[in-house]
Amino acid sequence: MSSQPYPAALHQSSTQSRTLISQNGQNTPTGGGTPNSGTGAPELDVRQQLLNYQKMFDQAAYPFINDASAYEKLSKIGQGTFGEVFKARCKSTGRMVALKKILMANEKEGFPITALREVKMLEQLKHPNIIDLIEVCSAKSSAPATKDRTTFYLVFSFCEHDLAGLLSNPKVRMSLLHIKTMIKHLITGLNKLHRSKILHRDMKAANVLISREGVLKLADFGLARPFVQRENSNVPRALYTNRVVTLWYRPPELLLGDRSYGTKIDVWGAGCIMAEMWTRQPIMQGDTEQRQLQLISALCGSINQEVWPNCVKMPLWNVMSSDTNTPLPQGKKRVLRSKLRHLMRLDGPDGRSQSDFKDDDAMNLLESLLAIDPDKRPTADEAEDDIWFYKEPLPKANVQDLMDTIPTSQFEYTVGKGAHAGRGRHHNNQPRPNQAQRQSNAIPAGQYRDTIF
Ligand SMILES: Nc1ncnc2c1ncn2[C@@H]1O[C@H](COP(=O)(O)OP(=O)(O)OP(=O)(O)O)[C@@H](O)[C@H]1O
Repeated sequence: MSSQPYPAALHQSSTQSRTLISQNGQNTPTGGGTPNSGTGAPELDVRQQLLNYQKMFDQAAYPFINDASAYEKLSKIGQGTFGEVFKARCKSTGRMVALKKILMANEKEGFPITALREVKMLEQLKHPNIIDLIEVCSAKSSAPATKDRTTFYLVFSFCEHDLAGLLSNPKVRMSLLHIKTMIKHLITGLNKLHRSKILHRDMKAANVLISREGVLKLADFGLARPFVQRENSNVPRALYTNRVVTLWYRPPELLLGDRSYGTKIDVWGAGCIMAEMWTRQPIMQGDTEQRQLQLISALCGSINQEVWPNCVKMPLWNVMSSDTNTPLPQGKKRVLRSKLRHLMRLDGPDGRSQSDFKDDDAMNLLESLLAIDPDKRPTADEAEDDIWFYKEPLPKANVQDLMDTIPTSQFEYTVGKGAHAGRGRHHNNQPRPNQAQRQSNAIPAGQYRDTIF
């Protein structure tokens, strides 16, 4: 974030920001009092009032926000759920940035609360393994239909690659050291997040970016939210929505309707990403919540009180365990280790593929991250200190040597098609095929199947 402060309006709720702007003596909505204000002023038609607010918002001056014209847009690199993302260059410094346009679906409400939340969290999260928010900037539209409308952009430092893209590119050959370094960065970034009392809630390979210098950055805080630590077990935790986390990376507690979840939901996601580093595609690709639970049971063993004593307390336990079509399978052994062991392929020191993966420490860490019982998963802090990271080869500060082997940016590579198309958040819980699947002749484009690896 730049040292320039944001205008006060951006630090307030939309209602507060309206008040602040009015107090400046500018942009006061015309037409009298608010509905039911009790001032005796004639009540405005609600629509008219919203239009007034819109006008006020559009006319507001944002003196501490840089104008987006400071950046030259180069290409569109992504279409996020909340708006487009462009690669751009800072005209004065030449620095490459990603401009994430804030979708103003509800412009009359002012700066969207979801974006405000993302900005506020990113302000706190200055860390080498977390995407760097440089500043927020604004632009006035010149298009006739939206003339003088204000558009806001989040300005991030630009990352050349995302992990999903790297993994789906067969030309990218990773050694154990590359993988260990990237997992270490991922867990270190997650630890910073959790120490800052923030849940990411959308851990997936597509939300993990890698800079040209080979440093991994946790990105996309669109679903992130602050959480309150439960100090005393008698005090109920706050309830959150469980409609979070892309289905393939969603842990059993969320699939079973938990609304008082904690940091362990992100730890499960880190486990899925860790396994994917070797399998090169998401390890459990269900198309419904029930199927996802079945795939988890098939790989990680049956979900029952023996492995997870509190599972029966989950809100959807009864519904899911007695579902007539797809009941939760019982009697399934945990085969994570044996299944993944021979699927994990690594480029050996001689450059040839080693099919049998023998790193028990890596397997032990993976096993713990993917524990069915969230209480048995390590915290990110514990995982960061795992013995695996203290054994040879020791993780490095970056994977610059790997980046140097990739001639073209993954973004440039996919430009025009919209980088990461199909790997974004799954709308309506419908997973889309990842790039590896789209490239496979076995699966027609636009289709997916339940898969377990
Ligand atoms: N700092 C960055 N550097 C390079 N590309 C980026 C950066 N930030 C975002 N992108 C690109 O823009 C895409 C969308 O960004 P982001 O994931 O933050 O938005 P979103 O609206 O939350 O998207 P989604 O719906 O995919 O979760 C990313 O998948 C990535 O391709």
